[in-house]
Amino acid sequence: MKIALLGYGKMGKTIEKLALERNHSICYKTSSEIDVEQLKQADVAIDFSIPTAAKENIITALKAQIPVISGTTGWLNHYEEVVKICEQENGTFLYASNFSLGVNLFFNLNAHLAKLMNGHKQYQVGLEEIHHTQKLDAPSGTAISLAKDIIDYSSLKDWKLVNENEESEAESIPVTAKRIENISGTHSITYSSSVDDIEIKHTAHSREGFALGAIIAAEWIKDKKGVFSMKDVLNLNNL
Ligand SMILES: NC(=O)c1ccc[n+]([C@@H]2O[C@H](COP(=O)([O-])OP(=O)(O)OC[C@H]3O[C@@H](n4cnc5c(N)ncnc54)[C@H](O)[C@@H]3O)[C@@H](O)[C@H]2O)c1
Ligand SMILES: O=C(O)C1=N[C@H](C(=O)O)CCC1
Repeated sequence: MKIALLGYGKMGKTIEKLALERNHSICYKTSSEIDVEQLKQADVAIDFSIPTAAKENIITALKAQIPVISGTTGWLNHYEEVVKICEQENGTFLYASNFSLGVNLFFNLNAHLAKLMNGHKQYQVGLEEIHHTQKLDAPSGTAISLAKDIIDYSSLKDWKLVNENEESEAESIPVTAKRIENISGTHSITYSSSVDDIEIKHTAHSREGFALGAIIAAEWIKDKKGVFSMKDVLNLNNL
């Protein structure tokens, strides 16, 4: 498979390394404006760029009729617009806030736990994410996905980014974001009562899990049409 990398930073480079090991080739890579003629050589484009560039990169790939995967976070207020363009172009698009298998299993665990805890009002839920200091967005895309799943399975109405130990509003999930050197990505959800805590946690040890998931998604999506998620790729829809 010929892959175009839209964004050649930490993730682009990790994807390149693993893609070559899986006998794919990188036919184009850019960290700025896309050369459409070069992009058109690809079987699939993988966007890991920056929040302000992702939307345009994805739309450019869709208009060039190249299936596109995006892992960039912090641009999701434009998600519906991109879905519409994908449909108009009869294109192929997949977004995931987190491509790792472990986090996608963790998403299911989080949803099951939220369902279980619904109605046990003595427990206060809280979400914490920790990432490296170069991260541009907060909270992480993964934390937002986790919070949305809790909202779907509980009576809570929204989430709010708060400082550690800050009082949270009723009906809102407090989300704390910490930035520490060299942390690839840690997410934990805690339900606290006056007598105990229940906590689930995912810790990424490197970027390789994200990169491998993105390549598996690219292999899966290459000849499909439509808008997909990692639940489709990993067959996790009916769990
Ligand atoms: N979904 C996931 O599993 C997952 C995993 C890791 C990171 N991420 C997200 O992916 C994104 C990239 O992460 P990273 O760690 O590689 O960041 P990074 O800063 O190392 O790399 C981003 C690269 O994009 C380049 N860039 C700037 N403007 C661009 C443009 N117009 N087109 C293409 N590239 C452009 C930058 O120069 C940089 O090289 C972030 O939003 C991050 O949150 C998602
Ligand atoms: O390193 C990052 O940046 C990461 N971003 C994603 C997010 O925002 O959830 C996934 C984890 C790593």
